[in-house]
Amino acid sequence: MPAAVAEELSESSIPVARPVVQVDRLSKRYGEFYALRECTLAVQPGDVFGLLGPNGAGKTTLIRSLLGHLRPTSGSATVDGCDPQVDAVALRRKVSYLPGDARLPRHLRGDAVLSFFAELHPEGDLRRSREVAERLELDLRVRVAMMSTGMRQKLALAVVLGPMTPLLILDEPTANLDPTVRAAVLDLVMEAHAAGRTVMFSSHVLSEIEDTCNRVVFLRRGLLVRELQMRDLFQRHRISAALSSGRTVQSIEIPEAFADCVTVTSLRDSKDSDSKDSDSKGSESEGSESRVRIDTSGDLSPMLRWISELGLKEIRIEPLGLRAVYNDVHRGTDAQSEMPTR
Ligand SMILES: Nc1ncnc2c1ncn2[C@@H]1O[C@H](COP(=O)(O)OP(=O)(O)OP(=O)(O)O)[C@@H](O)[C@H]1O
Repeated sequence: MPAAVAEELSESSIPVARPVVQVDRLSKRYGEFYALRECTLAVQPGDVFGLLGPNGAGKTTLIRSLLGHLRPTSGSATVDGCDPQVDAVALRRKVSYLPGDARLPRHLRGDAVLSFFAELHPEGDLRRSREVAERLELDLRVRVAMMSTGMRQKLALAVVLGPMTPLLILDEPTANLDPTVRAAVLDLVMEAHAAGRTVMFSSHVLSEIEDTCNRVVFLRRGLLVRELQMRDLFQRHRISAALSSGRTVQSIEIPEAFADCVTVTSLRDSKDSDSKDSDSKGSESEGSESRVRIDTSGDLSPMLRWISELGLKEIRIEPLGLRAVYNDVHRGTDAQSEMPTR
């Protein structure tokens, strides 16, 4: 079939939604320093999209570039089809944004702050903002200057969660909140998702990202080093075990069928395996017990027979959560680390 016909067919028969956020090779440089380098990503309608990365990784730089608050050095970004550098006014109708360092007028009481921002935002909704404040158990009679850090964060959330914009961008929404309020904020995020809105948020709390996001990207030193669908993460497992006497890690053969989804690592000591792993098979030190770590991706069930025949004992199987991926990315040992984005 000629490519043009195939393209026309696919366009007419399978509706492809336009990404809400499209970022192409976006860079932001300060002098010689890249806060963001060649970042490419797409956020699809209805995504709850997580941004992860250590301090200074470039998360806020990315977010602020999407909002037109920063002018990128190169590359491009669109938000619901708008160029943030050109269509700043149109963009305000589409996005509600919680900055990481939200500044609120200190002389006003909570309720006056909500009224002020509800009037300011084209989609502002005072009733909804008050509802959010009530759910977060915030006393709106208190002046901002007299509020605790957590109270100010709740107020900022009530401001931002008022407008029913199609896109919600939250920079560390749960910072400074106690566990109960954190859970309430995540509920609000999931309600936004259920209402068909798209959410992008950054957090340092991995469990929050695991619980709410369907997709996550990892930034490190300005580079987007990893992109993950959460459903794939839930299909990743780590098996830690001791080898029966006479067995060695070198003797473990990975069957052809699992070659792309299994990695085997030799561990030197059973007690602190993660910090003492070696890079490859082998190198067990003399006198220590031979231990092995097997990381798998994809459905574990067809691999179980092979694993059962490896002569392993003291087997522990755990889901390979974001923590493990984060550690790998942070250490730069992740296979995809330091690769330019797509
Ligand atoms: N105006 C600026 N001039 C020079 N460097 C800057 C400027 N703004 C940010 N940076 C640098 O850019 C890098 C990325 O900063 P950014 O705020 O995007 O990180 P982040 O991932 O949001 O970090 P955090 O988790 O700490 O909030 C940091 O090294 C920061 O020091």
